[in-house]
Amino acid sequence: MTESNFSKIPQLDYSLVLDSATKPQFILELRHALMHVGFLYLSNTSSVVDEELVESLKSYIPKLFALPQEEKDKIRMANSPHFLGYSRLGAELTKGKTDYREQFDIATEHVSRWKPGDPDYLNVWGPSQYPDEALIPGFQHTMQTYLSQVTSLGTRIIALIAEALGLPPDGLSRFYDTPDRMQHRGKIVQYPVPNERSESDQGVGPHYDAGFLTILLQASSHPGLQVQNLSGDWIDASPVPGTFVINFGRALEFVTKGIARATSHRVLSPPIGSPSPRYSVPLFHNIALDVRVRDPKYELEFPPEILKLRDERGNLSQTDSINYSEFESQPSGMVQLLGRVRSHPDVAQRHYPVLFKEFFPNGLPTQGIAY
Ligand SMILES: O=C(O)CCC(=O)C(=O)O
Ligand SMILES: [Fe+2]
Repeated sequence: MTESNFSKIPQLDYSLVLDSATKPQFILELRHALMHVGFLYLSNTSSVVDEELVESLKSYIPKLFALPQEEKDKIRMANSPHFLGYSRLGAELTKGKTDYREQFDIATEHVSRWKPGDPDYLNVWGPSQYPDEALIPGFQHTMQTYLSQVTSLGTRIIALIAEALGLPPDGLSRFYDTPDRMQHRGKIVQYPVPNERSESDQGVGPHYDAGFLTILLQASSHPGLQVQNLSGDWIDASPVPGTFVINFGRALEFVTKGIARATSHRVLSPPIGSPSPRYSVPLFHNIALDVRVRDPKYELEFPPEILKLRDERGNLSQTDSINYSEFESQPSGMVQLLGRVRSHPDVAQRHYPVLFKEFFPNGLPTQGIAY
């Protein structure tokens, strides 16, 4: 129990996996992070994600948010049945409070394969919207390249997670389609500096991520990201230069029978008086849309020694977050779609009118519910 009550986020050196002599050490550290923390910093990833590309992306972000409001509104999410595009400041709530952030949802390249008659959830994947190239030359290419490299880092991490859980490296591959049929969803987020009149300092409220894996770039030097341990204390996950933050979501926790943990986290706005906003770029590494994690064909068999480690650790008490119980009955795509409908009612009203009515019988609310 004490091991699970972490006071610090572990840092793992990705270059250890490149040498068979040091890889076992990495796998052991990954197992510890999976079972006891749910979060880690990953350093030395330049064999997969180009460092200059990351710096270039970071330098675009302030320019992206500084675009004229009308240019940002031209690519607003309401245009997109795929829930990709721009969301204005304060459009969402978490646990009943406004999340003080502004964001662009941008995903890896994908052509929608939905056609009339198909389930709605196949339509959550499709093309992104980018601002006018002339206003921010090179941004689109940089972002696309970034998303594709980080996705490939994610795919490698999934194989390492399988090994850390005592499975063969392809032990989790049944949750994925071929790469051309997959889409992974990123966001570029700005957390503005509140002023004395702001009602809250909530960047985003406490929540779990839903899927398997999130790979987060903290794109400015602000602290603010915090992770909750079992005592309920919020542990800082401040930016460490040259690293990504990796965390595990509810779907991974579910399919690993609770061996891996999803951990509650939140973001505090920069303190009043900070000279600049906080920026971050999460990438949610998705599983295939039609996976139903309850279906026996997705049941994983873990070696007894891994299950024993889980049992010795004990059950983890619930922390201060909402749950994703829908995973137990719905295909993964539907879980995504329902989450998106709640977060972005204006998009749902326009593109998914039936679901919209079910969720919002009293009409369009002024804000969505992020988590
Ligand atoms: O911005 C961050 O650092 C984390 C954001 C986050 O947790 C999320 O969007 O799920
Ligand atoms: Fe999150």
